[in-house]
Amino acid sequence: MGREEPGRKISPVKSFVAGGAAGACLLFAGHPLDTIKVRLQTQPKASPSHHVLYRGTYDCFRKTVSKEGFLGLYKGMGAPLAGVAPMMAISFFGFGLGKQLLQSDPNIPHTHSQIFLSGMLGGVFTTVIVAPGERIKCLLQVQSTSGQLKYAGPVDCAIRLFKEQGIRSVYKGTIITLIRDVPSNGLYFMTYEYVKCLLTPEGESVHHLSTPKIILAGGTAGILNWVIALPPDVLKSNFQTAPDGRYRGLIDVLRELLREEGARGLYKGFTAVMLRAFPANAACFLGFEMALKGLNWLAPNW
Ligand SMILES: CC(=O)O[C@H](CC(=O)[O-])C[N+](C)(C)C
Repeated sequence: MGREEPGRKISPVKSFVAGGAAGACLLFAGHPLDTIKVRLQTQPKASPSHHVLYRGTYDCFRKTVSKEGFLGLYKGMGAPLAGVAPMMAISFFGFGLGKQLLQSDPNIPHTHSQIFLSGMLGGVFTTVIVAPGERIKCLLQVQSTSGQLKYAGPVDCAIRLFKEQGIRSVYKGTIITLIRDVPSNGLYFMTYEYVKCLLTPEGESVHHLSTPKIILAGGTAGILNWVIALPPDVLKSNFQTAPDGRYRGLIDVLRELLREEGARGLYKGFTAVMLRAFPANAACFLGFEMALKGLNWLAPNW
């Protein structure tokens, strides 16, 4: 791939630490719109007897802030805070590891498919913590919409799920999380590296890219990631927040969604997702590159 510096390797440990910083940046920049997305995706459908609670992204934002204050948008952030930083750390680690495993000669730049496969490996690794993290996050995000405050917080939610139905309940939605995250992770990293190369002038190194160019590459990666991740994400949010026994499986969630809302239902929350995707992922990759610079300065020979 393009202008990768031959022979230059990033240590997986540095990728892991910088990935953690990236995750924290992603979360702070992106959580408010994530709350809106989940509320829009999971609100009860309109029926002849009642209207929908939120008419769209802005309506959901306005109602959430007026009812719960600005902090309402940061609801359910405890679980992702403990989850997103490690998740991104593992994701960047898996990506870095994949790149190392697939490259036999460090002087030959990676191909697009090697970058894509390495990104997918990151997606497989992260599911171990993303699946339960998403289950808890989604349950907490929707509980004030439903009016019942069943869980006091992420730890309480995890304990209750485990006590009531065991580890299977904590990991409910693992398959759909894999379906969402493995291909999208591949596309995510491939887009980031591709746009970075595209923006690197001939004869210069991709590692010395300016901040606006990193922002553009990271934001674009975030948008494309969500274009393919959103349909499985809608299914995941509905499946993970549904009362037990409501669906027989994922096909059942899909069938019901298509019957009630048509194919449009698969892109529910699109505006909130896309509004969040660019800044959150621009912040994520910028956080990664800055942390990596700091680590390289602190430990140049690692
Ligand atoms: C689907 C998802 O969680 O995407 C992550 C970025 C974001 O906007 O939250 C990135 N990743 C592909 C690493 C999971």
